Amino acid sequence: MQLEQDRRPAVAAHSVAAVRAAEGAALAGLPPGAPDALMQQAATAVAVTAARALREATGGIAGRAAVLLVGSGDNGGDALWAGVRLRRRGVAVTALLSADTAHPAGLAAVRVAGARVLRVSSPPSATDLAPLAAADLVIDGLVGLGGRPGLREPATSLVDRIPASAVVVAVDVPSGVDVDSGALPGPHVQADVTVTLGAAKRCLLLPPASTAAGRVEVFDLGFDVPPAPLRRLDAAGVGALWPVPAPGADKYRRGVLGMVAGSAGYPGAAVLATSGAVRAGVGMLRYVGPDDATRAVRSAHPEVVAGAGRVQAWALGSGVNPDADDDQPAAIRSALDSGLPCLLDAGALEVWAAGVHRDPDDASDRLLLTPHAGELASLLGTLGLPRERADVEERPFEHAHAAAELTGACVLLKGATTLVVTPDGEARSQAEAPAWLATAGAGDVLAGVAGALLAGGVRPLDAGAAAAWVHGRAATLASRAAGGGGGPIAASDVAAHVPAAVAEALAP
Ligand SMILES: NC(=O)C1=CN([C@@H]2O[C@H](COP(=O)(O)OP(=O)(O)OC[C@H]3O[C@@H](n4cnc5c(N)ncnc54)[C@H](OP(=O)(O)O)[C@@H]3O)[C@@H](O)[C@H]2O)[C@@H](O)CC1
Ligand SMILES: Nc1ncnc2c1ncn2[C@@H]1O[C@H](COP(=O)(O)OP(=O)(O)O)[C@@H](O)[C@H]1O
Ligand SMILES: [K+]
Repeated sequence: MQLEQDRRPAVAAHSVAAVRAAEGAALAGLPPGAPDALMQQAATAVAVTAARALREATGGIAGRAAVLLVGSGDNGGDALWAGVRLRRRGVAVTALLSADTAHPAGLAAVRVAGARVLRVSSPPSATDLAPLAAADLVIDGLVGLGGRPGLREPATSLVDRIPASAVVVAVDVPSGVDVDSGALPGPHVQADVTVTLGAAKRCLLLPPASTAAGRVEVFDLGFDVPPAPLRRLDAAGVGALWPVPAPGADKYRRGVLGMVAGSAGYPGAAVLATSGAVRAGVGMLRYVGPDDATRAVRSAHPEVVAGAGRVQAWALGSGVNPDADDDQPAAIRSALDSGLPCLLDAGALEVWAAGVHRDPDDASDRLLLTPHAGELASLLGTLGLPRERADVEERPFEHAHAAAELTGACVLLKGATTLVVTPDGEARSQAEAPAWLATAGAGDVLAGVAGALLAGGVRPLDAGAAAAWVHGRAATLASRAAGGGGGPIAASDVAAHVPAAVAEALAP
């Protein structure tokens, strides 16, 4: 079941240990019996969200069929108490218990409320599984914070039999994910909505687990959680970072970007990367590249100045062939030697990783690497950590962080969710783009946008995250411009919509 997605609001995602500590501190300050009050609040949030999702999916609430998947811990308790509330609204509720024990008070209450309760055998019988086939709504309370990655039977069979037509609401996290790493070690719930309690968990921002969460709703339980290193920027967060020219600004003080991009084989990459930078509002852009690419760039963007000169930052490598017999690798090395902030994309990653120009002590706060998963795997191999693309895709955060630690640079890993990670584990996760953005040349536009921000004095972590937001939002706007619910886009359409995306971020 597909529900309408939100605009991905700002959220900070916390580790299990941080949430447990906050929970402990909150409980220590409460009178006896209050832990139950927290569960009652949590259950109300789950029930309200589930009822809304049920109405959105089926047009009504009373008379619909809900199945609660109930594990042995408090996550199951939340689901049972949510079931009690749904019974009061006329929903036919069946609780499937996946373990010998279930939250005792919740179980008693759901029985009194008139729910059917089945203890599922392992492996489950056809009778155990039958209620799932008829479910309009499934509430996943198998495991939450206390879940170890990799579900056991009979939970795995239950998850496997959730019908595609049912709306699925996960309590706290989709069961089966690795809550802290965001990995998907085996069968897991695929939720339409996740109601996360007290504070968002890391798996809700980290792919691939984040793709199992659906729409995320954070329900405040009054916990005092310390600031989290992993966050998602929203429009206001991007707007606060974006360099807006002061009334007395001039083009030089706004920031000049130097760009080494394109090659005889890929002159279009130079056009797209320069488009990204120009549309993101760079003060001035100096382009360095072979004659054909220079002509193409100038014909698309007469405002671009050809040739090297004084700049505040460099965007390097989009469309560059590191093995070509042209001047581009030498131009990249010379830019790296300048000591200025540099974005390293595509061919520049190879030039830098292979050369004497790699000095981890010099990289922090100066370098922004922008690989996709395949490029990150090759980079890690060059750094002595051989990896396949599939390894990176299974644990993207871990591998981006490893590259950041090994190089001292900030690493922006492109994908459906783009991660930006520093060596000390500070990270941003941006997922604003429609899948239409998976199109050739889109990464070149991103390099231009992020380069413009570096030239404007924005630090690599913020430049990467803000550029990813604007790039993703521009892709959405470009796709909507096609009409209907959104259509295909070309990378140049994304660049054309960058100003509108920036304007949205800056809107009060
Ligand atoms: N934080 C808060 O303040 C609040 C938290 N609240 C809620 O409490 C939840 C945390 O509850 P929790 O600590 O009882 O753990 P929970 O997630 O239910 O799982 C533990 C049980 O699962 C089992 N189990 C484990 N791994 C498994 C596997 N792979 N496959 C199968 N089974 C597995 C394990 O059994 P065992 O393996 O030990 O036999 C154990 O009994 C939290 O997510 C939120 O929903 C709210 O009520 C309000 C305030
Ligand atoms: N499934 C997807 N959904 C949304 N955005 C995506 C998806 N796949 C890729 N992207 C984005 O598209 C861009 C592709 O960049 P890249 O892989 O460098 O391609 P190219 O080299 O052709 O420019 C990146 O910004 C990436 O984050
Ligand atoms: K769950």
